[in-house]
Amino acid sequence: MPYPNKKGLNIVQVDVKDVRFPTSLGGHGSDALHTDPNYSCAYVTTTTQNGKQGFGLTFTCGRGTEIVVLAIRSLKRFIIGKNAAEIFSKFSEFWRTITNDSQMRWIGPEKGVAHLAAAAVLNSLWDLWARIENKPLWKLLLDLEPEELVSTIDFRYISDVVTKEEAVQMLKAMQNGREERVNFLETNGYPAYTTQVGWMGYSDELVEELCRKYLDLGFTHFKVKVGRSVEDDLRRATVVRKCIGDEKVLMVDANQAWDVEEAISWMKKLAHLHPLWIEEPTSPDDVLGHAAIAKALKPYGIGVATGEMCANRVMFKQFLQSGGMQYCQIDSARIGGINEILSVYLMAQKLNVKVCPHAGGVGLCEMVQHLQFWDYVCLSGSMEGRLIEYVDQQHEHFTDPCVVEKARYMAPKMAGYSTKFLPGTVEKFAYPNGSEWKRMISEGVFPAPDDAELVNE
Ligand SMILES: C[C@H](O)[C@@H](O)[C@@H](O)[C@H](O)C(=O)O
Ligand SMILES: [Mg+2]
Repeated sequence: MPYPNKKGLNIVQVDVKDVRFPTSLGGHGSDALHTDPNYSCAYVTTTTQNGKQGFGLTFTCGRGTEIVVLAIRSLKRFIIGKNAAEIFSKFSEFWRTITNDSQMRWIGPEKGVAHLAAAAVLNSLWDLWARIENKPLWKLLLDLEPEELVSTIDFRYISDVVTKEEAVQMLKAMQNGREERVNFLETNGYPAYTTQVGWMGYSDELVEELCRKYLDLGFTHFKVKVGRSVEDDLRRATVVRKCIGDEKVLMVDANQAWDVEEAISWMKKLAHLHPLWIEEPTSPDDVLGHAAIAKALKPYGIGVATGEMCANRVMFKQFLQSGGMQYCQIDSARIGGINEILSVYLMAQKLNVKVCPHAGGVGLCEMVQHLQFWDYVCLSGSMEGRLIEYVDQQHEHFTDPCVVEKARYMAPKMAGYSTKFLPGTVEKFAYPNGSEWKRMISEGVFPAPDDAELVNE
């Protein structure tokens, strides 16, 4: 596929907004450590000379979004004045300029706020590319030749596991049967699981009610938050198991609550409920700790899932190599955009680990569906044991919300990466000056922001 014509594609503006939703009011999204998340994002709009726009975001939990917004502003210098078509044709080079600037890399490198900012910017550029091509993002990925797709990836630090040449071979090897897989996706979609039933802040009654609702909607896999107290977890997980029955699948998520030994002994107490996986049992940086937990829980049939806070491809590499991750939960907004996520998919495929993307946060379901669709058509060729997380929150704010029917993600059809907000959303939920925030602050529902939070222009 040829790259777009350069004409008119000089980038003239990069705008960023701090957008927050008051989800903490209902305990939506709450877990053992994030007890009051306000689902939020730093929302980037990239505009070219001829008026083409790309929309991208990174997910956050409320406070701190203002810091990500400032980090994104610091990246503007590397983008404004560049030609978008040139960026796409030398994407890995551009990726390195924004993730490894000689002065800025000190505040990363390739991790934390710096990388969240890079993710938002890169997501907006991929969205822009797909919009220029007038294709949904997953179709853009499908239409890139293996060499072109691989040319977007920076292989530094991972070539001991997968090289550029191997990556091209892996993609070429999957070219047979592509059309059938595309047809299958367009007709049947891709399996989803729900996390909506078991947020930590929900009462047992609500958990039960939601289990029934999601059973009726056709869901077969249910994830529940754990890690507060063993008694609570046992009670809540039992409510879910009873409601969904023995045939359906239960997963549990501790969001980093435990020490390594604590995770093992705690999970042994939940083992009779047969969870498929324990997600983020301990620090997201503790590769060997995860491997030890996985080893200890294997006899119980419990795997370890992690990735939503995995800092970059190097950390993913070690998790995948060490047996610390049986389910690889790539996140579309934490590591450096599609460029870096593709490298994680390639390593996971090579090391035989299934990718089950993390989603649920603002715009994450919208994005990861494209990536998993690409994986199915072009890389793994399989849906077996793979699921995309689904949470029913904030979809109503997007122009192209994900569509989940009978517990399956249906193929996005509109151009782009599905990350454009509806016109009214930013006006209402920009923090702190959007109309909804002004109202909630004046009514005393939330305290007034402090100086540091006043970043929306
Ligand atoms: C704070 C967030 O809602 C997390 O609890 C959420 O991302 C969660 O870990 C998940 O797996 O969906
Ligand atoms: Mg999780």
